[in-house]
Amino acid sequence: MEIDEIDEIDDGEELEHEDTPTIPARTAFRRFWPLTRGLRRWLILVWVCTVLAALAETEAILLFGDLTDHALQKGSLAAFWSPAVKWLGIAVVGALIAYAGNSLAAWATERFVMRLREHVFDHVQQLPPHFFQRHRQGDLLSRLTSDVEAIETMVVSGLVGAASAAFSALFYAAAAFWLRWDLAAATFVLAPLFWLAARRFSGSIKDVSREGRVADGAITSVVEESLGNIVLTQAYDRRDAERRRLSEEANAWFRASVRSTRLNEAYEQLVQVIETVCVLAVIGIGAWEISTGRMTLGQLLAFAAFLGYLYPPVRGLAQLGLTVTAATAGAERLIEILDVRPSVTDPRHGTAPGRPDGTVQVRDVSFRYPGADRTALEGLSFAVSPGELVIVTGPSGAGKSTVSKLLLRFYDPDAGELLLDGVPLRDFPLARLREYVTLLPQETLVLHDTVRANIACGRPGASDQAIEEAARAADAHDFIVRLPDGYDTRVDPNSAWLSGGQLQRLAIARAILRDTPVLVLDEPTTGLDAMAARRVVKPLRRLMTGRTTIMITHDLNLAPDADRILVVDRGRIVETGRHEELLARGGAYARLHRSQNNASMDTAELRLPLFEEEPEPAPVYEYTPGYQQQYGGYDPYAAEATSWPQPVYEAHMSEAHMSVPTTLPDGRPLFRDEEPWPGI
Ligand SMILES: Nc1ncnc2c1ncn2[C@@H]1O[C@H](COP(=O)(O)OP(=O)(O)OP(=O)(O)O)[C@@H](O)[C@H]1O
Repeated sequence: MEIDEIDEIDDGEELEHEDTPTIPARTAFRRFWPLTRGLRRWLILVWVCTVLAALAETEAILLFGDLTDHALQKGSLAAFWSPAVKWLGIAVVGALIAYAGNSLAAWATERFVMRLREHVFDHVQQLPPHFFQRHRQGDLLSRLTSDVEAIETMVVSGLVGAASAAFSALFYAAAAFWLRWDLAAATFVLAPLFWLAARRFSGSIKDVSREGRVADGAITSVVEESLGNIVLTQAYDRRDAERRRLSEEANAWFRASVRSTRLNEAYEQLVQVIETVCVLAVIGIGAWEISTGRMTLGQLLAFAAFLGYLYPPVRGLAQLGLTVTAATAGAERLIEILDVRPSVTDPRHGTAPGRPDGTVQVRDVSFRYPGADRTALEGLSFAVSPGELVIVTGPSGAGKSTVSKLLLRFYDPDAGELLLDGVPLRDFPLARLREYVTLLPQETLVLHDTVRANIACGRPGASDQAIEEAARAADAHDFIVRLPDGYDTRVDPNSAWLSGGQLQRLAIARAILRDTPVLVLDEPTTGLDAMAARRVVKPLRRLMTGRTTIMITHDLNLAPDADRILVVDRGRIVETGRHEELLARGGAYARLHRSQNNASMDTAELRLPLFEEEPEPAPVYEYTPGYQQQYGGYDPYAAEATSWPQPVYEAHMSEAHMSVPTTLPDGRPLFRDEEPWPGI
């Protein structure tokens, strides 16, 4: 079976840990066995080392019997040297072989863990957005970490351990029979007791292990969610509630852990008792045999030693059964994830046309999210020509963001088709499609890396100069150079270094660098205050110039610039036209527009001409009644803007000469990112 085949799936879409399906250990083992490809010859070598080490041990035991009979019982030093030297030689060789075998086993098992983790991680990365919305991240984390390790116990260590233990058990048993078959037969009558004990415990150990793994995932989830919401926790004094949430999950884990230890301990002690019975039986029978002269003391000691060596592998086999059973609980959780299908796949024979011009067509598209009750989009059709700006707006839940998910092919529509330059999106290899369409998502996504790397992730391998140019075009260069290490400052998603507006400009720089013919902007100004929103407008315009842009937004400030506005409601287009036409029509759009209570003010501000305005000195802050007069039109970036070919917004020239203060009356800068970095 090929590695990829372990992804063959039923339609198991949902992943609810409460009802994780139960899978027999054999099925779980078969599922992951293909991942040992390339490692199997090393596993065989590990097994050979174990066998050789067992042979060395056996020889040592026989030498011990020899020493007892000839050197110790007779008190002869001469009889000591030869077996002693042999024993030492065998011990050294055995130790080297055991060392090599164990090191190789560690290497092979860790390779397996790495391979399995990469495999699962790779699979998870292809899963559709709703998978991540519906499942707790902490639980996924725990599946990717501890459950992955559990499978290693089952597949690699379990297999090698079982093979080695089985060989050792057989070998020592054979040696015991060879030494004294009658004594061996008498003691082996008791061997099924080990098996019965293991069988008695295995079911409970699997149950408790499953509970422990679920609780482990839940604890990681609570910690992760709580730390992610730390501001809410602190501001609303939710510490007690969060502690209670953690303690509920921790209690479940505590109970499972204690029960698991108790079960394992009870099993261990039971096995000890069985072993003692076996040893006493050997000593009893041995004493009788010696008294009748049919056995020497050396033979009895050697026999007892064989039994001493025989029990660990027999016990190990039984214990291994329990470990594998417990690990199966982890395998079940991982298989559950692997059984979730990616919602889209690469076409078998994908077309790979050159860079498209950017004509986007959406033809009669309907779509329902997997598991959702109602359709998110219903018979949606529109087209965007190269370089056009189309705004998709509408009430919350109307289906706007769903359009962006279909354009990026996170999902394929249930009916209808989306086309880029006349080619259905399904025919593009995914990676190629996403080279042509850039998404600027609602939330600003920041990598835990330097500012430079964050911009460069738009185009890996971009030169420093290209990165800086993109940052300048996004009006981000100035605040970046004021960061402690400039472009090398490390940022992360919760970075205190950057404001929302700055993060958004970083995202715009990334998109500029990516330079794709089609842009999908999902609420680019959401979450930004009026000032910050205003400052991303120009970078956005630079980004949009010459590209097909589909902007999904509630914010109608840019609506007058749009070539077309689509008003979507309940998954359908209810109105379409230009801003003025739609306003004049007095329908859904006009109502939406009116509902934005500050729309007229911001519209005026946002539609500043970009490079017709004169660069003005920063005006002195002075109170003038009316917001419009205060924040009219001064553009501190005008000088830079001139280097960017931008459309001229003639109709709004009159607003260009209104001024926006950038300093407070005492001379301090008004905007946070105009503040020099402390210490510079
Ligand atoms: N993962 C999902 N599973 C099921 N239904 C979903 C999922 N995501 C969205 N929906 C539903 O699909 C419909 C459209 O959602 P969408 O996110 O496209 O709306 P929207 O117009 O972008 O809303 P908003 O403006 O609030 O972002 C909504 O009814 C929503 O509840």
